[in-house]
Amino acid sequence: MSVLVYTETDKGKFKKNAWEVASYAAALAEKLGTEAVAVAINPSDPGALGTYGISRVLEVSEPRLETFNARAAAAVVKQAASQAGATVIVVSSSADARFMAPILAGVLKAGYAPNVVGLPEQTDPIVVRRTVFSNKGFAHTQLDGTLGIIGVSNNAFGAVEKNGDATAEAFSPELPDSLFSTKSVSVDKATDKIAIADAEIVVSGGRGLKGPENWGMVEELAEVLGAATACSKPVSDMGWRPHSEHVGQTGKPVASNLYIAIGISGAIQHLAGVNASKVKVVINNDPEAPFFKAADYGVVGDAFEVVPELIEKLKEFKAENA
Ligand SMILES: Cc1cc2nc3c(=O)[nH]c(=O)nc-3n(C[C@H](O)[C@H](O)[C@H](O)COP(=O)(O)OP(=O)(O)OC[C@H]3O[C@@H](n4cnc5c(N)ncnc54)[C@H](O)[C@@H]3O)c2cc1C
Repeated sequence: MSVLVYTETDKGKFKKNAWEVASYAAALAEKLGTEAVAVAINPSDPGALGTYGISRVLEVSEPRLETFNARAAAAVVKQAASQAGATVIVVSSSADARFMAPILAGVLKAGYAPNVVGLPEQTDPIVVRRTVFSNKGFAHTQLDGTLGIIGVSNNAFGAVEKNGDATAEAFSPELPDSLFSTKSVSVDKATDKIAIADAEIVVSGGRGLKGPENWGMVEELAEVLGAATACSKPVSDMGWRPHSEHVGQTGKPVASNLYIAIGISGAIQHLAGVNASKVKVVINNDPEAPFFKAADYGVVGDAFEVVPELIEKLKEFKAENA
C-alpha cells in the first residue's frame, strides 16, 4: 500500500504544482500510515522531491514523452501505481493532468475526484471535499473501490518543505508505439511571464481602467509583487488584453493566494472564476460595486491614484526589507 503522486515536469524541471501535489501526497501518506511514492517523467533532479516528503521516485526516462501525451502519461501512471502498490493516486489540476486523469480513471476503473481542496475528511472509504459549480459550492465525494484518484486544486494545499531525502529508481513502463500514434501539439510559452495557473498572486484589471494604454501600472504592480496579470472578459473582448488573460466563468479559473481586482465591478460571472482565491482585494471608485461584498479587503478610490501609490509603498517596503 502507498500513495502515488504524478509529479509533472517541463523540459526536465519540476513544475511548481509538483511541489504542491508532492506535499499533499506526503501528508496523505502520513494520515494513512504509509509511504508517498512519486512518478516523474524525464526529471533532471528527482531527489528534489524529498524536500516535499516523497521517499521514493520512480524515474521514467523516455524521449517520446518530452512532449506531453495524455494516453502515454496515463499508461506510465497506471504501471507506476501497480509497481508502488498504490491505493490512492494524487495528480494536480493542470490542463495536462485534467486531460490525463479521466483516461487513467477509465483504464484503472478507479474513481476520480477533481478540484479537491484539502486532505480527506475520512479515509476508509476516502471522502474528499471539492469545489463544484464554478467554485460556488462544495461537494463531499466518496471514492469507492480499491483505487482512487485525487486531483488537488491549485494552491489549495501549498508546498510544505520537510527535511527528507528521496531515492530515485529507474522505472521503464511498457509504452507501445500505438500510444504515440496520435499527433501531439506542443505550445511554446509566448512570454516568460508568470502563468495565471502557476501564480500565487494575480493582479487583474477591468473596464474601469478605461483603455489598454493604462495597463502599464497593472504590469508594474504585477512585477513588484511577482504576480501574473489577468483581466475581465470585456477587456479581452475589446482587445485591450490577450484572451489568455481573461479570467472568470468563461475564462481561466484563478485559485491564487492573493487576487487584486482593479476597476472590476464583480459581476457574478467574474467572481465565479476567481472566488477560490484565498485573499481578494478590490480597488474601485464605486463603493456600491458588488466586488466589495466578495472581497476580503477593499479600497474605495480612483485606481489611477491608488495603484501608483500602492506601487510606490511596495517598492519602499521591498527596499527596506531587502
Ligand atoms: C454568459 C456570460 C459569461 C461571462 N463570463 C465572464 C467571465 O468569465 N469573466 C468576466 O470578467 N466577465 C464575464 N462576463 C461578463 C460579466 O457579466 C461582466 O459584464 C464583466 O465581468 C464586467 O467587466 P468589468 O468589471 O471589467 O466592467 P464593468 O462592469 O464595466 O466594471 C467596471 C468597474 O470599474 C469601476 N471603475 C471605473 N472607473 C474607475 C476608476 N477610475 N478607479 C477604480 N474603479 C473604477 C466601476 O465602478 C466599475 O465597478 C460574462 C457574461 C455572460 C453573460
